[in-house]
Amino acid sequence: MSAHTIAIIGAGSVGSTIAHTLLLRRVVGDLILVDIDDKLCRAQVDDLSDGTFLANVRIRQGTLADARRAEITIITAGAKQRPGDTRLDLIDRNFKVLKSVLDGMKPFREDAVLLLVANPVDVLTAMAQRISGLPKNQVLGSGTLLDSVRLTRVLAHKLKIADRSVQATVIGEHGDSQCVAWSATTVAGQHLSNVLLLSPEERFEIAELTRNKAGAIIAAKGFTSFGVAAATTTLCESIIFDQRQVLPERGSRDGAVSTGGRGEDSVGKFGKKY
Ligand SMILES: NC(=O)C1=CN([C@@H]2O[C@H](COP(=O)(O)OP(=O)(O)OC[C@H]3O[C@@H](n4cnc5c(N)ncnc54)[C@H](O)[C@@H]3O)[C@@H](O)[C@H]2O)C=CC1
Ligand SMILES: CC(=O)C(=O)O
Repeated sequence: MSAHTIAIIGAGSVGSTIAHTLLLRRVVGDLILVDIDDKLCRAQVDDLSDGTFLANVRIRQGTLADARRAEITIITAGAKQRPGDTRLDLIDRNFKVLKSVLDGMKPFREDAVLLLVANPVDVLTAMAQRISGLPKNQVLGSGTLLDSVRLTRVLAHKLKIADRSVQATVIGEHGDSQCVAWSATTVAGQHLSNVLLLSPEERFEIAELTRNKAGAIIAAKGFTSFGVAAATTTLCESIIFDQRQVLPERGSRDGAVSTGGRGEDSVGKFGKKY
């Protein structure tokens, strides 16, 4: 059983799916869920606890003060987009939620890691870095990791190969201004252009599919949760198991983070350590 403690603030669709994914992947031993909706939170804990026999995880409802004890606090609390909304439309509402969550958690443990997921995630990550007073490299956002996964899937599908044989990154905002790093896209070590010739129109179409995937899912089912849960779990695994992966992220100036090497400046100019 993992001895690690993770708190999730916001036990709605995204928070509960992250909890379930963390549980299944055995990343965490002690999981704390916090939500202003007391009844919902209790029900999510009860429902999730029916699955804990798979992984021997302790899961409980907590307060912001309990979350303070966690090594990683994942923040999903806040409004979600309605069909047609952009992520940036959420800024006013979700900034207020973020501020109240961070104020309620203070003082932070010195080595606390905050992992932002609520949207607009990049803006909220930058705000959390300022408001929390924690070192910047301890306040991360899921950034464009999910977009990069979506892009990778589109390319792998076109090439009829496994996702993990494609290395593709979306940079910039987890939002409408995102951008595909075509020049850095490789397939098993080969530059993409050596294995798949794409016209500018085809590139545009792939970038649009990637950019618009969330909106299409939200229009049909009201929210997205599985992809972001997998991305967030990947970040937590990397941090907890010191995997030293370099992943797309938007909390850092460089747009990339190494999730390992705590206490050792091992990352260099492309990432940051914590
Ligand atoms: N970064 C990413 O890739 C993704 C981000 N998101 C974002 O995640 C956020 C959550 O989405 P959902 O879970 O679908 O929404 P949801 O409405 O299902 O859940 C949000 C939860 O936050 C709670 N909450 C609100 N204010 C709170 C506070 N002050 N303290 C504690 N809890 C509070 C609500 O009671 C609710 O249960 C949204 O902003 C959404 O846009 C969603 C998918 C992907
Ligand atoms: C909702 C959202 O941000 C996403 O699925 O990308």
